[in-house]
Amino acid sequence: MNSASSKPASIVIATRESQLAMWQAEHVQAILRSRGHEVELLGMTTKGDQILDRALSKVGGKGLFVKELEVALEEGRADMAVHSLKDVPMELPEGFVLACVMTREDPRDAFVSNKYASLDELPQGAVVGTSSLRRQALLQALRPDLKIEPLRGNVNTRLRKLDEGQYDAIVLAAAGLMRLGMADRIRMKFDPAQMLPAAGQGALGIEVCTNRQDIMEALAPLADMPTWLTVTAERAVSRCMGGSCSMPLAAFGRFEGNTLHMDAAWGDIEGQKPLVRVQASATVTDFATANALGESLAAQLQAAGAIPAKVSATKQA
Ligand SMILES: NCc1[nH]cc(CCC(=O)O)c1CC(=O)O
Repeated sequence: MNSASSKPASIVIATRESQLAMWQAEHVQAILRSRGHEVELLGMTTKGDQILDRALSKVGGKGLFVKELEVALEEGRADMAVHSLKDVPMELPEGFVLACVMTREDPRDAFVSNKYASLDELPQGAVVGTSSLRRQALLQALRPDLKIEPLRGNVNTRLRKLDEGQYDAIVLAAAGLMRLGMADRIRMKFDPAQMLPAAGQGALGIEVCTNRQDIMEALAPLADMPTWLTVTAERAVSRCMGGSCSMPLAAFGRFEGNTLHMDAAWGDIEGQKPLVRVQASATVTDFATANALGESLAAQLQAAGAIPAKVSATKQA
């Protein structure tokens, strides 16, 4: 696409058009511009954005938010796609690679309510909005009395539905609210030990075609290695479990020196069985040791009764 220069002339970033996705793409654009690159955005609508009436867990399929962006990369209409890592499938299609993981924003889940300051203050039987099976399972473990109601849409839509009075409280990723300048809506952040975050929550990932060495070089300075290793371990748990938005699954790691401490939790989709929770720590210094730790957590989950989904045998292009 570009001339002999190793520095791409102008970089095009493919992004979803939700306010959060645009913020994230503009964030990457600003950093690349400050490094001397010319950068434009290509806004796109994905299948995940169009399905607003059903829980994603009922739609099925993986990568509902990324497929259209990958097509743009493949066709050369864009050079990179900026994603919330949480929404990126564990196995990318042939020909695509995660070229960069950036510094993580707060990975915790946030409690948002106009009436109550914390989960503990919610009265018996209060209505909490979330369509995430993970949040539902973890909330139900903390407070079996709560009535969990579906809540889809982008961050603004969810807040509007809360403000309209349909829910006593809702649970959202703190990262999304903070990026959109709405940190003041957060009444409390959950202790990760109680509301274990999703693999990759709060981190941005940048996807490119495997043959774009030039773009990978431009992105190298944006990478945050401790975050990248942490989310590699988290995503390994999810990959080994065949995780998707149809599985209540959480995986969260934090470094202490070179030691990565990991927690994972699994619930059955009907919410009948008690949650399975496991922990492990290991010295993690590269992708291999990060993957190995995540894989061992998935094995521990399964030994404790968690049931993996069928992992697709072949990678589809
Ligand atoms: N599934 C939608 C989604 N994807 C990423 C975020 C938040 C930002 C992040 O985790 O980086 C959200 C919204 C939410 O879960 O509240």
